[in-house]
Amino acid sequence: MKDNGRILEVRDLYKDFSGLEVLAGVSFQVAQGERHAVIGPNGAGKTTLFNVITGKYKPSGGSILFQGRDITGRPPHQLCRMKISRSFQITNAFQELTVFENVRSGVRCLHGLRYHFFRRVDRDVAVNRRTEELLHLVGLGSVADAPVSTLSYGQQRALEIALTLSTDPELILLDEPTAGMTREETAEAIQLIDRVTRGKTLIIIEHDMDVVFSLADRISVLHYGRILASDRPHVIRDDQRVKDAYLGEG
Ligand SMILES: Nc1ncnc2c1ncn2[C@@H]1O[C@H](COP(=O)(O)OP(=O)(O)OP(=O)(O)O)[C@@H](O)[C@H]1O
Repeated sequence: MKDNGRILEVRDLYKDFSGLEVLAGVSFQVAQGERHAVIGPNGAGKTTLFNVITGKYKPSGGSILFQGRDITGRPPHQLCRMKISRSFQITNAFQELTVFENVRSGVRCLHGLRYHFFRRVDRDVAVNRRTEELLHLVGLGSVADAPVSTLSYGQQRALEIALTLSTDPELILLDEPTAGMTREETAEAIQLIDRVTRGKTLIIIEHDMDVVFSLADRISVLHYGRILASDRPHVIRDDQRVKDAYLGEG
């Protein structure tokens, strides 16, 4: 299944919006089990890249291979079944439902597909057990019965991560998971992401360089819709082109 240890290969990807070329030939690879950060200035095309990889938008050119299979242009629900999952903004969660109910709906979706031959009661037990496991994993066990609307900001972002994990993905894409967090919340989020992505492959878009350099095994720098450099963190840190374009001398 694996293509020389690669789980994802993006080849010469293009995307334009009514003539505005946002991705202009993006190529990079992600190895199985790697934590890969995508960094770059505002408007560089990072979220668009995620949207194309996860099927929200079709690219105008190029291809995407997941575990050696061409997934270019496939819709999100197919990619979800193939074990690719991206973070949802918390606005996608049902605010009046409890934390438990939200995560259970994601888990149920997966179990409905996988355990359709089980008796309903057995399936419900399995779904509830998995939901509890996920809530404990992300540290939300104590607020399982609270409505989402009552959670703190940090807890809402942890719920986002639980929802992303609810489909049991192999490849996890997180878009700025620490945006808007305090220093303490960010430090906790780094530990959480580290813990929950063990044994999986992670691609993360992040502006906070503490998060990037704490988590990433490799970093790709997106600049004007192209990959300026893709390498290990210490190489990226010393790359003069990257310093000029994004990191600065600091
Ligand atoms: N659906 C869309 N329609 C038109 N233009 C879009 C659309 N989505 C993104 N863009 C444009 O594409 C460019 C890149 O946006 P994108 O959100 O991918 O950048 P980014 O690197 O994620 O930026 P940031 O770091 O600020 O989140 C921007 O100029 C944006 O306005």
